[in-house]
Amino acid sequence: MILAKDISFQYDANHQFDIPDIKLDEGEELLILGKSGSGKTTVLNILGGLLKPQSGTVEIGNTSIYDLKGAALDKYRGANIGVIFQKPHILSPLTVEENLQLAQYFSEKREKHLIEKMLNDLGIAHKKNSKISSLSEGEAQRVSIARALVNNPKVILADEPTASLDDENAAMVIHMLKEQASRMKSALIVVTHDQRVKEHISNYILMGGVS
Ligand SMILES: Nc1ncnc2c1ncn2[C@@H]1O[C@H](COP(=O)(O)OP(=O)(O)OP(=O)(O)O)[C@@H](O)[C@H]1O
Repeated sequence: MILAKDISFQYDANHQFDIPDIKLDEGEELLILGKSGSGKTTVLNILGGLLKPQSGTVEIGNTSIYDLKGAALDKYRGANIGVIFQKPHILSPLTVEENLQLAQYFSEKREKHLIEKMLNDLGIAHKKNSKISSLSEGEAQRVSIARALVNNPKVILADEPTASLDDENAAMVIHMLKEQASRMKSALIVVTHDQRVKEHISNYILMGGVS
């Protein structure tokens, strides 16, 4: 489902990363733990098709994603990779439903029933017509999760999804991600410094940091 092999990446001579090989089949989960600055977001961007490594391959499904270029990569990413960014990537002047429609538009999937299902599953169906700017932070985070998952991606990548949450809400968000990943048989990768997540995802690797 996702295979990252022999990846090496550097921003410059002072920021080089050792990135472990990763192999996850459908429905499997992985936690990537590391302290601030260890390169977690960098790895997530590499796995998500947003940052091309200097060497190595990332395969999702049977596609070597960095063999795709420009619009083809964008489309593949939109349809197959769901990224939950550390800072929500949702458009505040639009409604909840419009944000999800936009995610479908970019992937050319356009399956309206998936929007309804996702809003129901994440408990935000009653906010469908609300503008993002009127939501609480917790609600906005759910929309951000819904937006990442609305196309039933093969791989879900979440960057620090629990960072600013108390124990109860952190557990709820991880539970939500695990439940949706399991329902869609997606591979789930969470990158975080938050040791609490180990209680919920036992398969973990440690990021070593910049070498
Ligand atoms: N575009 C860039 N150019 C040069 N260095 C960068 C760039 N982006 C990130 N870095 C550096 O690479 C290192 C890792 O950054 P990254 O954001 O991947 O870490 P992180 O583990 O996600 O950190 P945090 O938990 O604080 O978000 C940091 O030292 C950062 O300053």
